[in-house]
Amino acid sequence: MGLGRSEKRQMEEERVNLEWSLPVPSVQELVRQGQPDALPPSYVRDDVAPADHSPESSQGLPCIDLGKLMDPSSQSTELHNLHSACHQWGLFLLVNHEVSDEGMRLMKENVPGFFKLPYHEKQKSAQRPGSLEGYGQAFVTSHEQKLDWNDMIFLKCLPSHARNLDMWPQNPPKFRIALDKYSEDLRKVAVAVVKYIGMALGTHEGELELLMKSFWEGRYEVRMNYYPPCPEPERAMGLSPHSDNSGITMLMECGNMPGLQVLSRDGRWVTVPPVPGSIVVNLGQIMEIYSNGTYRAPDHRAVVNKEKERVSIVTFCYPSPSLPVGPSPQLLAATGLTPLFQTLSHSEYLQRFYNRKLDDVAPFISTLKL
Ligand SMILES: O=C(O)CCC(=O)C(=O)O
Ligand SMILES: [Fe+2]
Repeated sequence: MGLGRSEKRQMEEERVNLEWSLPVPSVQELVRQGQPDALPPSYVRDDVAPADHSPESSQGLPCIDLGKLMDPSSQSTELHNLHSACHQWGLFLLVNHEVSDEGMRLMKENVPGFFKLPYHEKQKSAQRPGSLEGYGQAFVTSHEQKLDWNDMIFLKCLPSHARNLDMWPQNPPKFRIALDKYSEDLRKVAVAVVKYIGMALGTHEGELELLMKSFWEGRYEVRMNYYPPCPEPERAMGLSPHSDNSGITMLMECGNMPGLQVLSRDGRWVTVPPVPGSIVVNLGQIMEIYSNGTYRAPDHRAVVNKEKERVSIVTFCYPSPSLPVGPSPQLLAATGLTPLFQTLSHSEYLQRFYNRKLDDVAPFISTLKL
């Protein structure tokens, strides 16, 4: 016997922790079963400002060269650029980043390859009740909720003992090898990026080493997004506006279809263009807090288009759970600034994030302000 509407609602309200998601139809399947001419009502986003498909030019978006940060002769200039990128945008294109060509190539073949498989094959990795890991959707907590034009598979990659290999696809046959190699590569680059972000902020010696060590020992979780072509892209949203709860996030595009947009300080949505070989880095809330608000965890979103699917590979990089989430003690001591945010244990920070109210108008990070 099915549940009545009010019972369902009550059940949904009782399940406050957001580390789970209601199953929703695969958007890719909706499209495959016959491209609808109009958007199904649950995807019509009159709840958010319409997607602007002629957004501001991406001219001002910063590009950071990891090679220049590593080279003593160019380091101080590039650190200055990094500081202003993190302050102004909280997002930059990273070039010369040393994620191996092999790791990137394997992912660019195998992730789109996974989404091309028949639905029943992908369902072998379907999310299970009570978990966000696997093939499905995140943050759907009500049957009345508006939906994103997106399918995804989300997998924990590092530390390797955190992997739930039964959720890792065995098809395409090299999918697992690709994800293993890519996540190991990405961790090295993430630690380097975090080191230079720390230096740009003025962190040094013991604290800088602690920061690097905690990102080396931290969690790496990969969300692979598939955005099918959409019949009415200007009325839909690929991924609703949000900021990430990570330390930093690193995004790789699998093709040349733009979709990612970032909110500028003066409130404009700016398209982040796919640049072959580059990785998009955005700061997450842990780094905004660490920088005591000097750097931003920017709001961003994904828009969709009518012509072609888009695949993005997004790695959320978290410091070790042993590092408290709070403003940098060295930064506060050096600047004499008062802390803007509480310092919480990593587990309390996550608990508060997953128990936040999705319809709260205040951004989550503002609830951590002192
Ligand atoms: O696919 C994109 O461009 C955005 C993805 C993203 O922001 C996320 O997965 O958190
Ligand atoms: Fe994101």
